[in-house]
Amino acid sequence: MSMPALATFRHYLKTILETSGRRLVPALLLMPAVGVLEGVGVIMLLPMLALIGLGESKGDGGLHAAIAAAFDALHLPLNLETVLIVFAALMVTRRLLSRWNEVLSATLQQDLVWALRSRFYRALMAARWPFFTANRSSDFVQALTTDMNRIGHGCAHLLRVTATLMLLAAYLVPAMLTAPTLTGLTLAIGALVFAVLRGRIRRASLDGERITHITNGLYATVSEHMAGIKVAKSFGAEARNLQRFERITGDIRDLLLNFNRNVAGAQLWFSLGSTLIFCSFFYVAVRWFQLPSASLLLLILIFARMMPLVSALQQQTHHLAHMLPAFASYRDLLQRCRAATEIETADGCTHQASFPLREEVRFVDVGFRYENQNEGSLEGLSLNLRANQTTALCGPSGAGKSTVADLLLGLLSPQTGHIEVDGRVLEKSDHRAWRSTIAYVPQETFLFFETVADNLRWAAPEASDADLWLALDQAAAADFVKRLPQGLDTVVGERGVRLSGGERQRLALARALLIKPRLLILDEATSALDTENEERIFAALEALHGSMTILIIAHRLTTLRGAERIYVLDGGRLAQEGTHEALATQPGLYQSLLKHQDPA
Ligand SMILES: Nc1ncnc2c1ncn2[C@@H]1O[C@H](COP(=O)(O)OP(=O)(O)OP(=O)(O)O)[C@@H](O)[C@H]1O
Repeated sequence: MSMPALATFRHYLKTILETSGRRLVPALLLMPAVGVLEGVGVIMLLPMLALIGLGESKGDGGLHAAIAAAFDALHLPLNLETVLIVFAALMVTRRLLSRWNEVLSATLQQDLVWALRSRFYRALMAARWPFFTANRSSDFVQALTTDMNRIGHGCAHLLRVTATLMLLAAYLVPAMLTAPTLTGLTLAIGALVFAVLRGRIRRASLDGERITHITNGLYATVSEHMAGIKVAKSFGAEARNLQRFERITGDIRDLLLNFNRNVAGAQLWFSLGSTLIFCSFFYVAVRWFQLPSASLLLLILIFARMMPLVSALQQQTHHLAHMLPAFASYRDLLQRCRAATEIETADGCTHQASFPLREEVRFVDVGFRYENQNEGSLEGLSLNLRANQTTALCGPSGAGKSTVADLLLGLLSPQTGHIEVDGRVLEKSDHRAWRSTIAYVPQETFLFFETVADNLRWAAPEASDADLWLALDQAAAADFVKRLPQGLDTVVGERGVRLSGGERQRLALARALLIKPRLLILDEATSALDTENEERIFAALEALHGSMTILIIAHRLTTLRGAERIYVLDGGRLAQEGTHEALATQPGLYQSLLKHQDPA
């Protein structure tokens, strides 16, 4: 094993130790117990053979005498019936222990998978927003599904390797006692065969790495294709998508075939080697050592049992080597997730009381630049959101409006300047508590493949039906929900695909209003609505005026008329501020944006 693979293996063992708790001890104790029972069972064959007149007790390393003494000590007669009963009892106990061990192993495997999944999802939920924009979500899905299955199977293989080694040791004891030199010689040749096959095990590990990499691509491709299937159909790009998909799945097929070919090749070499070892062993035992027939029969039986075990050991080692890259990739992603942690725990946060937002939110000289940008998205921005008033933000595309929303949400932090809430500087440690007072409605709505009611209650699980209808009413959504075949119990489809764009937006707004936020941010949240419905929503928001602080980001400037204050951004800087009436009459960016929208 290479150094990095060895380090990964060490971490893997450590993780199993951490997640298995006290269950690992009985699992580890059961394995030698099974081995001992198996070994004693095999030794019992000696008196059986002797009792039917096959061979004599000489040349068996004193095993026969030891068995006779044991029977004597237990006051058992050494006859065929008793020997068979003892043999059967040993084998039944061995099977029962094996079964218990298998259940324990499966439990250890599932505990490991559960713990790793939960550990990873916890870290993911606690990660900062920029981490999600910098990574592919399909990589997370892969880590939680395919990789995790491989990691779980790896645990099963590891336990099987341990059990197989114990069984092999159990067989070796009687073999060593019967014919030490011969057994030692056979072992040495067996080790040589394993050494020859080492290269193949390394190749299995490399295949495992490539599989991890290519399956990443498969997940990313499928999720991109599914997200853009409508556009792909409109472009007639189905065939191109299919081509890309088949290229990746073809690579996966080739890699897996390669892996299986590798395992089968190793098996072939192994069986050739073992046949050769067996023939040489038999020849040497008969011609050189002249072993008595009972001992020879016993040894043949032992080796006949050991061969499939060694073969299984070789296969299990292959699978283990193939799994390790999945664990390495999982660990790497987990570490990156943890490095991006914004909070200690992703568990529920209900600190609304810490930020009642009584006076205002102030941006003071705020500057922000994304990692891969040359110029800042925002520079020296100062603005003021008065509590219980409506503030609007507008400006050309790329002016920095959504960046302001992300800063306000605490998803990003200012690199220069700061944000104050009621005079208190908003620190990174405050972000979660502060966010719990906010409802954010983006342009792209996000709905689950659930009913209307489930989608609404996702934000407020305790809400009654009356609360849901009130929020729907405020969001001008009650009429269309009433018309749905099952009303609140209608399933909206994946990402709300069974609703129109405007209906989705109104549902998203209703969900935001349901939590009665102190601050409501609407980022192009009504862009998919017709004028009539948009006006109905703004009329409904007007009704909330005085009880909620609202920030509206919109391109359609007519929707901003009701705002107490409008900030106009241009190139990340504040270009103008004022009311709609004042800005509309002043020469400047706002007036020109207005003219472009309403040339009449
Ligand atoms: N995650 C990101 N990484 C790098 N640059 C980004 C990122 N998000 C936005 N930007 C850049 O920051 C600038 C401001 O973007 P922002 O989305 O805030 O503009 P906007 O005014 O909301 O635009 P629009 O009206 O088109 O939505 C743009 O130049 C954009 O390319």
